[in-house]
Amino acid sequence: MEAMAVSRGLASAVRFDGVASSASSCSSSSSSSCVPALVSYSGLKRINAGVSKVVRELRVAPAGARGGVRGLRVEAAAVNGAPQSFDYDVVIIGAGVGGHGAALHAVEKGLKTAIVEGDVVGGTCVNRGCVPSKALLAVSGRMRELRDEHHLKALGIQVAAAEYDRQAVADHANNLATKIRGNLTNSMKAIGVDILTGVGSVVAPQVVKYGRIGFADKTITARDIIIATGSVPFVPPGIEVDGKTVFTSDHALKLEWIPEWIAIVGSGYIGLEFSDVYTALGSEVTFIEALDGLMPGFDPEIGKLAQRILINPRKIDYHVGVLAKKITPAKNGKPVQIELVDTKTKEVKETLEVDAALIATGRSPFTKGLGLEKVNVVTQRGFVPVDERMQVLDAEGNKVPNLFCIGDANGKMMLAHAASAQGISVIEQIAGRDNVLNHNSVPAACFTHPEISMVGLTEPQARALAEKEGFKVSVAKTSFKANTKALAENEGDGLAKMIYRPDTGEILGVHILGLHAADLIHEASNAIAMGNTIKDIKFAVHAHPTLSEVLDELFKSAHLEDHAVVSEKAAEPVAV
Ligand SMILES: Cc1cc2nc3c(=O)[nH]c(=O)nc-3n(C[C@H](O)[C@H](O)[C@H](O)COP(=O)(O)OP(=O)(O)OC[C@H]3O[C@@H](n4cnc5c(N)ncnc54)[C@H](O)[C@@H]3O)c2cc1C
Ligand SMILES: NC(=O)c1ccc[n+]([C@@H]2O[C@H](COP(=O)([O-])OP(=O)(O)OC[C@H]3O[C@@H](n4cnc5c(N)ncnc54)[C@H](O)[C@@H]3O)[C@@H](O)[C@H]2O)c1
Repeated sequence: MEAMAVSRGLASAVRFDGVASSASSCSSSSSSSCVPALVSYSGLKRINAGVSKVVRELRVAPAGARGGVRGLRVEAAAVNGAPQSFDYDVVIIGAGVGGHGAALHAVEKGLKTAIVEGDVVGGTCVNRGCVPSKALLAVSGRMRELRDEHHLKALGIQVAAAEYDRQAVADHANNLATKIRGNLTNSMKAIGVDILTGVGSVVAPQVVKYGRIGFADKTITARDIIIATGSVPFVPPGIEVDGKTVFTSDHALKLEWIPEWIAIVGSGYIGLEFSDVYTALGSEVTFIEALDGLMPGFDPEIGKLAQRILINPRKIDYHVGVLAKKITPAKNGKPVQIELVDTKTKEVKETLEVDAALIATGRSPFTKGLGLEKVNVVTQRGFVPVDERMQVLDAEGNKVPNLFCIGDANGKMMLAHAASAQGISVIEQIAGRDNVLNHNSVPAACFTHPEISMVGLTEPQARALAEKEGFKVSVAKTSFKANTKALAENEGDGLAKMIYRPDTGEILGVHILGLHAADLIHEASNAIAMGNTIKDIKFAVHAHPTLSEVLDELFKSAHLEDHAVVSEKAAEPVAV
């Protein structure tokens, strides 16, 4: 442990006595399931048993040194004016999903933990992101199905015309956010995380100030500080947001009205998911995309298929290769005006007039006012620079001792579960176990109907890497049309695609478009995370008839060279 402390350049020497035993006492079955990083929305009850056990332990734990709980002793040395003893082992600035995941895991590891939140617990994901958007998408899915006469007829079903109540749909999204926010808050309170209200900033190494903006008057010290302050919508210059007719996802999620015609600027995740919602609720959509094709972030083959399934049959048109240069909200009886310019030449192409415009052009890190200059850290376009262990780097590229940054604020991967996984990885390190998150194994999903999911590299990325490193790349594909369950559901549209190395059997990337793609991707992402090769998993048995057989077929259809390896773990004999 001490070697670890030295190698990380800690200002304090920390000894862990019995932390491992306190962690393993957390739950009878598995310590990781004792306090999950991101409380599953429906599964809070399941973890309560584990949580209350930890609470009991915390209540009887001797206070020990300030900041010490459950066998943790802090022997701090004053270095560079850093405090000699600490109020907390870990202070997290920002109670979004990243901060929440880190806080739960910190307590599981026996660390005295506080989380500072300047707004409401849950951050973007719970209040203005994943959670309310998935509530709207749930309505979108049902409306689509109930209004798809052709589909229902094929199943032998007849229904009267389906209608929706806009306010009730909006309430569903808002109520869900409130419920999940409560769950997250309770899950932290229950295990003894101190939730401190106010805007936090780093005022010196291992010192955080917090309070009302401009009046931050409370100071706390922590052996380790984690910045988890997230992001806000990025609005390009020239676009005037009034929150009524020109708005970002923050406003759109409130569903205050359904425009007849809405322009969606940007065809990334947010643009695509909202196009699914708006077209299901009756709007016509016009995409404006700066790059040469729609959905430029996806594997091109999946993007093409997505265009065939999610764009062309719907009331959606698009302008690609154009920037929304200037957008003026509707006023004085005039509609929203959008000036389009050619992305390359910057020549004005045309002006669109629409009822509303949703700006979905990416997100900016929320890192202003964090006081990072006090520890010699210079942000890059607002993002906090970190190494592969999420340790913050200073202006000279050196690690800043005891300072980490996770989630959207570091810009490595702007996804809720990535933020949470980074938080867990940091806590593992703080608790004395080295840990590097393999971002290539982190899945992503777009919750359209049908869904799109992916993990690892796209085909062009894999081919570029193969050329650089000199290995061969193969591609396997399976169709949902060959899957009994998908056909039974009359949902045969879809494709799964795997990019792999035929010489080693290594999975480089998997992309799925089809029914429940967001759930199906985990077999592939877990295989990558575990370092399993295709040989390890191609004989795994899948229940019939299930959608998971789409991936079963995919793994089986890979053509491997004779010497393709089985990973060491999988080669061990298994007792049956
Ligand atoms: C419309 C939309 C839909 C999305 N859907 C998905 C999805 O389906 N799946 C997915 O994986 N991701 C999704 N995302 C992305 C996801 O929401 C983010 O990646 C995730 O919220 C990042 O978590 P975070 O903890 O880094 O930051 P955030 O969730 O942004 O939380 C940061 C918190 O820090 C607080 N804070 C900031 N500065 C300070 C300060 N100085 N002091 C104290 N507190 C501070 C903020 O108030 C906030 O509560 C979506 C995003 C949007 C906008
Ligand atoms: N299901 C999910 O996991 C989910 C859902 C929503 C959001 N998110 C996260 O939120 C983040 C933000 O999403 P997003 O969709 O806003 O960003 P994005 O980066 O996914 O897409 C932004 C798109 O806007 C285009 N663009 C930028 N400026 C433009 C301009 N002036 N005119 C026209 N087009 C322009 C870009 O070329 C790009 O295609 C993403 O990083 C994503 O990870 C995830």
